[in-house]
Amino acid sequence: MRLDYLTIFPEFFDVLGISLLGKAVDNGIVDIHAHDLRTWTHDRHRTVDDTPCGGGAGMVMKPDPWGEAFDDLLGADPDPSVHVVIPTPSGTPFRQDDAAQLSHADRIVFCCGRYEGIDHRVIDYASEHWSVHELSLGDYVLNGGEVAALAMTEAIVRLVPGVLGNPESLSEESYSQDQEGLLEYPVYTRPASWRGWDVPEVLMSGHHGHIAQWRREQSRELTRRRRPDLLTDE
Ligand SMILES: CC(C)N1CCN(Cc2ccc(Cn3ccc4ccc(-c5n[nH]c(N)c5C#N)cc43)cc2)CC1
Repeated sequence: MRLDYLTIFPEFFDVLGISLLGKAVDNGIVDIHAHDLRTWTHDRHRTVDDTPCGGGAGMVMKPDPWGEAFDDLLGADPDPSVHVVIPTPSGTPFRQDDAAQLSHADRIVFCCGRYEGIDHRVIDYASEHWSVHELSLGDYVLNGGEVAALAMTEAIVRLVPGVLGNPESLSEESYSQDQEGLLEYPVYTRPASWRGWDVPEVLMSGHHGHIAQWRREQSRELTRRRRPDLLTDE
């Protein structure tokens, strides 16, 4: 899987060389390239923004640098197997299903906007050539697309075979199909008693059936309290 990031802050993506994703890069499972969008500017000030047509606050990102970056990175031939992800506050909510779908992609290009956003013709042009996904990380306002691209990257890449040391842990996570879409149960480790708090006895019983039942009950109760929207049978 090749991941490209178009951004005016490429240093945001230096962190991808750390931890799990770093190992995935070292193992050749993932190939990461961050690009400074100003590479594709030609004026003395390396300008990437301009005033919004129709007036309004703030600045809008000019289309030209994006178009020239697309030309260099992807060429002009349409290829629906290339996925262009555009983080945006107006995007479809990014969910685990999106991460699962994108984890099968061979190529993903993240377009990280700033200011008030990217000239919409960039999205129109990209949509004619590649598979475009306008996605929002959540219902809150960020200053740009980089943080969202990082979060989406981690959610996607951790699902790629060979990236996680223990793929079984994927099945017991919140939002995974195996967990019936419930929130995951509370977890504990040693010591059995810590500052007056004890590990639930059932987890020390060694009775796998009772432990599984307790975990199912904990997941349902937690989901009922925090995310009733995830419960389908109530
Ligand atoms: C009336 C007029 C003055 N309003 C001006 C603010 N507009 C909304 C607005 C707000 C902030 C930004 C900053 N920004 C630039 C690129 C960019 C990409 C992603 C995100 C982003 N924010 N939150 C998420 N979940 C995101 C994701 N994914 C934010 C981005 C861009 C746009 C709404 C209109």
